[in-house]
Amino acid sequence: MTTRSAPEPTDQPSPSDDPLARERSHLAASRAALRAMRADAEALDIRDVTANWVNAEVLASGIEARIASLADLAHAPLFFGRLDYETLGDEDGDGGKGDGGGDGHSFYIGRRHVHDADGDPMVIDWRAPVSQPFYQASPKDPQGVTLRRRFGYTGGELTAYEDERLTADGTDSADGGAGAPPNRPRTSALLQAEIERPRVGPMRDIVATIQPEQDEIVRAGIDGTVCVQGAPGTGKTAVGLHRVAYLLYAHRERLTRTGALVIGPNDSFLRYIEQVLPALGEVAVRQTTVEGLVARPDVPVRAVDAAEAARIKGDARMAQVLRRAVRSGVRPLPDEPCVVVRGSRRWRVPAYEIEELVRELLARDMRYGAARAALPQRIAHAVLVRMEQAGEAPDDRVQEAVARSAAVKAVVRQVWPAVDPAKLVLRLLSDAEFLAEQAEGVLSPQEQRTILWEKAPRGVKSAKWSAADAVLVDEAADLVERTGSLGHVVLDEAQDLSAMQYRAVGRRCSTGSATVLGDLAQGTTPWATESWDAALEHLGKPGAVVEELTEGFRVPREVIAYASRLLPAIAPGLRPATSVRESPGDFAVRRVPAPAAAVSPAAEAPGPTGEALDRMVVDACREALEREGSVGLIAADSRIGALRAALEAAGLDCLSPGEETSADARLTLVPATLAKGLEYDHVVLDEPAAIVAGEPDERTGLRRLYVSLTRAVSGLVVVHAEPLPGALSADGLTEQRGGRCEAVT
Ligand SMILES: Nc1ncnc2c1ncn2[C@@H]1O[C@H](COP(=O)(O)OP(=O)(O)OP(=O)(O)O)[C@@H](O)[C@H]1O
Repeated sequence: MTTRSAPEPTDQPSPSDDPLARERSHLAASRAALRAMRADAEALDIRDVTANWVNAEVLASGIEARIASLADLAHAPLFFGRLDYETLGDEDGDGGKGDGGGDGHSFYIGRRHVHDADGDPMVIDWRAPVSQPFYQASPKDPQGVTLRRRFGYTGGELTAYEDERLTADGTDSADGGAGAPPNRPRTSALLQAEIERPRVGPMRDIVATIQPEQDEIVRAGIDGTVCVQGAPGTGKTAVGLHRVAYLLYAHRERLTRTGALVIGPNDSFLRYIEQVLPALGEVAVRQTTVEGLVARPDVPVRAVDAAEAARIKGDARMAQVLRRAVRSGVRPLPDEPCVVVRGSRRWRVPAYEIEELVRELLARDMRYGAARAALPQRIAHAVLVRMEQAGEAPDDRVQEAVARSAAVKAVVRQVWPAVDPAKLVLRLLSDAEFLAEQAEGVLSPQEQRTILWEKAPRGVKSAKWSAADAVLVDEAADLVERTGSLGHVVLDEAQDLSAMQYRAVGRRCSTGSATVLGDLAQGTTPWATESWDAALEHLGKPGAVVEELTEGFRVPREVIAYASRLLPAIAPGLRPATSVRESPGDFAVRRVPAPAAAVSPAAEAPGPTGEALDRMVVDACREALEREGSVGLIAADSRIGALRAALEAAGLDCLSPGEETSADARLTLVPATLAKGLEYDHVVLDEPAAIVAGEPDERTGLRRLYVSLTRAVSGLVVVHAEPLPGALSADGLTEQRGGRCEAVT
């Protein structure tokens, strides 16, 4: 591996033989070509080609999107890599006149395709098949590539490149270093610099440094479900987002029609990831939470269930109860026969025959609403048979008219009443007798009592719906009318979903095209997923392949080792993640000096120990702010008020999770319940015991702590007054009261 850097970037590329100057010259030419492509798009005149104003609107918005996608973004270099092939295809088709390419061809790999005036490629989209060897080729399997070049940029200027020769002599090839997987060019300084780079602002794309095992998931076929189990920081979210971008490229037409969706755990997380897809040129992907997915105007969520009620409402058995409840209003045998009057004649379908039709529909695997819509046609058909038997020759229009007649409608209303999903769930949760009927043999009487509302609301609008109730309404709505399926769904932090939530997501990807990402050790809901097999079953995708990512890109070695002490208690079957970061990271555990009585974890830290704890936490934040990068102060939700006041008193401004960090505002105060999926360069972790105590049971508490401990990119300082949870204070950690007490491993 060889790395070359420029002495000083210049605006004007030198025409010399210097390889870096040639690369800069190709960059300048590519940027000019991109400008020309944009100018062409802007100059398009659609007046003569559009038949009407609707076509014109559609075309104009397509062109606008294309113009936007052709912007030359200062912070996103046009290309980040180059592949030189031995020999390939036509002699004119190359994108560069590479010095490393010998007689062969070079391709520049970037975020988007750029071509010159003749239509020849200057930069190839990273998602194109020809780009794949950039991520996958290795000395063992060069895939025809002789040389892989990575480019380094400083402030938008191309300032360095690094070569990796993949062919036989191997003199320059990266061997992956000791202990590295065979495919991993671990000695790439540019790759390592990207991984180690301090974080500020929202999540960024990793398009230049996707690793082979990640690339395989990103480019997996669109049909079918991929499930990824991965320890914290192994790139699950990044992989999921790049996969969407890849699928949109490879199946643009299909997904434009059917849509792609990303589901994340909360709004702060969505704000954190929202810029990744636009940076990859994809602006039309909806990103939402499960709550957002099932939201309906008639079911405003404004209540929180007790844990046990939420657990039962999220249990898959509720689907059975709802199925029964939806059909409970069907009364196959009508009171009267159906009598249809046509002109001077009356046609009579006896009640027992209607009963047969209804029972036949009930036995079919049809949505309630579809069966209800089919019933008038069945009754009309029975009338038409009678008409034919009487010598008439009715056509389709007669059948339609009979089906829409008042007599048929009245029978349908009686035997197969319309169901309003929200009203149905409201009745189920407020009418003990109705619930008992529908839950008989499915939920115990105790479970039924637990989910019943204490006071029956007056109506749907005034009911205090919870998030779990909204999922029940969503299930009921799907029993009535099939929910539309999207083209592809990426479900992140899946481990926290209840069975009923999995079902809600599953019906939005009923075609089976889904990416499920999660970590069983980070499950912090009372119903957290215990096994991916069970989750996939609820999702309606049993037997999907479960991949595992174990290489951590976020958390430094010492920190992940410390957090992994919790694994035996929280997810005994899982392997700890490794860290690919070279810097071991800063790590310290500091204890508030004795004496003083211990602070109550739930209290807002009054008393001398509480004040001392706050002071030490503030000091740790101040120290962290002296360094480069973002700072996250993570604490039990109950401690947030006290810590905000302490920071304010110390003159330190802080942001809330999801608010964008910047060079001027780098400190975020993060309630532990919102930390999932986020990351900060330096993390100060306040009072682990309080984080554990904030959850209903110890295992969930330790999992919440595991999530909080694994948010750090460069350094972690744990500050505590209470004893550390037993699972953490394992052997190998020495503590000194009051001092800077370092972890010893
Ligand atoms: N191949 C890569 N090159 C550079 N950075 C990477 C790579 N893969 C992941 N990262 C970075 O590592 C960090 C963690 O990634 P990500 O948030 O996707 O992990 P995760 O597995 O979803 O973590 P968690 O389980 O904590 O939510 C991010 O900053 C991401 O950009």
